[in-house]
Amino acid sequence: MKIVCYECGKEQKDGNFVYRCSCGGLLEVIHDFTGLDAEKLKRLFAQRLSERMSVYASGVWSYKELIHPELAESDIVTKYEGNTGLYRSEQIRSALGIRELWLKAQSENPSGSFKDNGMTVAISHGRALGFERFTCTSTGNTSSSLAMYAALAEKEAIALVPRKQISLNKVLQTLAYGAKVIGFDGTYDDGIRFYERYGRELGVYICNSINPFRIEGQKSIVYEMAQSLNWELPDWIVIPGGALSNVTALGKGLQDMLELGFIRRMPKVAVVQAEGASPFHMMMSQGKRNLEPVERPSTIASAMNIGNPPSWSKARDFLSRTGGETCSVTDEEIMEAKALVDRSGIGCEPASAATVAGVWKLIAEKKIGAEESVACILTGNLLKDTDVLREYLLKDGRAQMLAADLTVESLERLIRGS
Ligand SMILES: Cc1ncc(COP(=O)(O)O)c(C=O)c1O
Ligand SMILES: N[C@@H](CCOP(=O)(O)O)C(=O)O
Repeated sequence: MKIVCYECGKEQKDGNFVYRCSCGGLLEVIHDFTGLDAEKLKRLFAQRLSERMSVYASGVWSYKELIHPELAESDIVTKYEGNTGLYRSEQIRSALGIRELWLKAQSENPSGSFKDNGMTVAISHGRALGFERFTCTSTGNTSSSLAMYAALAEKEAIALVPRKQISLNKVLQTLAYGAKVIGFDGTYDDGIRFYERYGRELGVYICNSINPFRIEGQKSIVYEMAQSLNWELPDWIVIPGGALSNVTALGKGLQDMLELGFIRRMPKVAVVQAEGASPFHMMMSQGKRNLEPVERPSTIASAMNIGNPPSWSKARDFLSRTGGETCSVTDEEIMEAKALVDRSGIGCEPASAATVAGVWKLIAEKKIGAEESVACILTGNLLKDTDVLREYLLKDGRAQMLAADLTVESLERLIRGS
């Protein structure tokens, strides 16, 4: 395993942990898979699913050989993350008018979002390097996940969070796990810029997605999806895009599986952004090579309220190589799709629902064919953002709590709607 610069290829030393190369590029973990036997690995992964209470029962660490083969088992900090449900919903499938639809519920992770797949690896790696203080800047999911794993590892957690446009639930979750939460005026982009500059000086281990071990962990989402589907992936995988860590990990995971012979063809990937925070979609749809940051991003899907996504060049290269697509959806479209996902019983937070809204749009634009199969990655739990639910469901009168005396007559009246 090597750590190299994604842009210039220069190798970095693991012990001297930095997040960007001297050329400014992000780093990447490179594995040497030679000598690995795909069939043996598949059998090992299947067997590990039944190993309760071992670190390999985790939906991330069951793929340890492909994620961090060198890490000592005793350094692993796990909450048996991953192993999330892959669902079909006839309601959503028929509403979208697509042949086959799968929904991968990363919302079922222990802290309620896909971040746990990456965070277990980042915290374990940082602990192995001897760090005591773990930090991130966050719109709330990264910080909740960080705080949970740091508490498990009995380490200190510090989270920098924008004072505005984030969900209170996520801040409370982060505080409840015992993290120090520091609010600042600005967005996630300002927080990342700050940490890239001063993180080293502060002596903290940064758990944002500029950390390549977060990306390694998040690859397991697509390994798991492929394993659940007997190593036959759908035609399309649709994913929301904010910092673009998840699409980067998805692309890397797919590439690993193709290289190892686990899968025979590369599915197409579509990234969906919110209209008010869509610099990546703007770049890709205009055929540009460089990202122009959005100065003041704004969307109801606060998890994607990012104007300058760090992983944009990795995401660009993957989508360009594999014929992927991007689109943007409005906040109204996101909330309409969210109602559909919530009522299907699966439920998700607004950023995740952008995938379903995106499938709608991409079918209408004839980029996804109605005869194709699609999997949407639902990244966060419905309860992550009850501010939005209160506004959208209760204030807008889309749903209401009824009141009645506990008598058969009054209940019958309400049940029958008269
Ligand atoms: C729930 C949720 N969905 C989607 C995203 C966007 O993912 P990424 O930043 O990896 O593009 C985030 C935040 O990163 C998130 O918390
Ligand atoms: N939605 C994210 C923002 C992206 O963070 P990163 O950890 O992937 O850099 C959050 O939850 O903070």
